[in-house]
Amino acid sequence: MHGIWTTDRIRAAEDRLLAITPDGALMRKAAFGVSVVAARMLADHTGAVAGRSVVLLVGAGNNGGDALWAGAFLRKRSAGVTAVLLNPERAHAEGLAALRRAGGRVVEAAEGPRWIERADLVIDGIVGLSARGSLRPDAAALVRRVVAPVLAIDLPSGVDPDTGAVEGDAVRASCTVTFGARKPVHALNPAWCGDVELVDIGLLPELGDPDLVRLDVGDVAAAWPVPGPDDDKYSQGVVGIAAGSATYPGAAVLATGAAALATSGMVRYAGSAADLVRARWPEVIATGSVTDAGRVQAWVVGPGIGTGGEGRSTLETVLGAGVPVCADADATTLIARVPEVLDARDPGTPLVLTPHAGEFARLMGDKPGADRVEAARAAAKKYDAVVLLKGHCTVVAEPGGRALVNTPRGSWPATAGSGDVLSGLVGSLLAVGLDPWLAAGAAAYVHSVAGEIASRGAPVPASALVDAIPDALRSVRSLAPRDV
Ligand SMILES: NC(=O)C1=CN([C@@H]2O[C@H](COP(=O)(O)OP(=O)(O)OC[C@H]3O[C@@H](n4cnc5c(N)ncnc54)[C@H](O)[C@@H]3O)[C@@H](O)[C@H]2O)[C@@H](O)CC1
Ligand SMILES: Nc1ncnc2c1ncn2[C@@H]1O[C@H](COP(=O)(O)OP(=O)(O)O)[C@@H](O)[C@H]1O
Ligand SMILES: [K+]
Repeated sequence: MHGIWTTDRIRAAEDRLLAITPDGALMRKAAFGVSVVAARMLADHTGAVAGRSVVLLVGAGNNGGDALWAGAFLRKRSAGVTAVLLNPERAHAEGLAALRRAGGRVVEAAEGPRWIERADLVIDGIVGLSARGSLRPDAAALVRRVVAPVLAIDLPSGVDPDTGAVEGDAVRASCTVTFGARKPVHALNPAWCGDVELVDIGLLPELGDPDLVRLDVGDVAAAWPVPGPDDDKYSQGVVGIAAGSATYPGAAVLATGAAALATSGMVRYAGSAADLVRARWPEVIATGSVTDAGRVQAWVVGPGIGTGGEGRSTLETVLGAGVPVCADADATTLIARVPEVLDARDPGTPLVLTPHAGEFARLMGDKPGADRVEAARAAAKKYDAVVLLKGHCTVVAEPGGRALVNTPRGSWPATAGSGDVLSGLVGSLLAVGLDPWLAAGAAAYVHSVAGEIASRGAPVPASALVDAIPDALRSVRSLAPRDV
């Protein structure tokens, strides 16, 4: 698991570390890391470092100090370096002196555009951890002139460090170099950060438990069930899928297919699309209704069931079955509109809710807003459930506050029916008895790997995502650090 810490926590840890470190040492270490990545980017994009033109956008704080020191290190590799000072009186004094000693050029903002436009690489040292709000107009005007790749220091300026939200002008980086530990912005807004590189400045021992985590491939591989010699079709958990209706039979086929491919246990289907499901997935035991579906160890309920009386009674039956439930799509809408359906929930029954932003607004009375992690936590608390908030970055939170984020690999899964596939994956993992929070996180991970494999750079329908599940699992298992 990769830990992620909020800026308050990072700042407190940095203060402790600063107290036991010689003056300026941390910044030079951080800036040296920036210069190494900058040199690599220059070499990759232009074939050389010496003689290439680097522009530093330098703000008033230590982020600007990092940029100035990184510029000084790049001068030692014979790059041409120009610092554009947004606030000359408050520019980091030692950094400025170091850059000048190394032969760097220093200009004020008014002179900036002509250097920025001709740069081979722009380094964003406008603002870092202390960023508040989007870029101010003077900084935004300079950033608009950039054509070269941008290397952001700590985070792309103008993007909120703790939520990743972009609410106005901001830097869009090809690469971000951060220090000590990842901050929420790096997991929640990969599109604006670009590739994220972590430079170790010895902060880890000063940090306690992370505020947020990202599962890595090893976590997912270790969590995913693998049958052993003593297993049979029942021992790995039977998942029931209550999905589909006359209007939306496809949702049933997608969710059931995902479940059939996720684990090697058994899948039952209950609903009006039984014939269609059987035709596509002959191994699934399909019946017309949840009341005569037989025993399962977890239910998925909701995709395409509709929000009428029949859907409601299906949901209530499933919630009263005493096994973990993944409530998706129409089930989330029903829960929002008719909260009494939750009275049918057996006390202690684990519940996973998987809303997209619109369903979330129904459940909570408002859209998730800029802070999606807090939004998911609030919903988890309100419904005493694990909440998987879908979107480009999926957030999974549980009532106690534990939260993870799944950073996607591209946006191709933003296609109709893709959520039905995810619900089938979640259900299979609930049926094997996995911790619901981990089940939701691992399912989101494999869902995005399947999206990447299925699309290979082109749009694909959700059924192709289902077909890619075996390759996604093979890939996860082969990339895991040890054979799990
Ligand atoms: N504390 C340390 O020892 C270390 C700090 N480091 C760097 O220090 C940074 C934090 O430095 P600071 O706390 O001095 O603050 P910043 O450099 O993040 O910000 C300083 C100033 O930027 C301005 N600002 C705020 N929001 C803005 C916006 N939206 N648009 C334009 N300007 C804005 C404000 O005037 C603020 O005072 C980190 O991000 C990191 O880059 C690194 O050198 C590692 C070591
Ligand atoms: N921009 C995006 N990038 C990556 N994944 C996305 C994006 N938008 C949506 N997704 C994922 O695609 C799925 C869409 O689910 P959902 O909105 O329920 O669609 P549907 O109801 O059509 O099945 C979710 O897993 C979500 O996280
Ligand atoms: K920055």
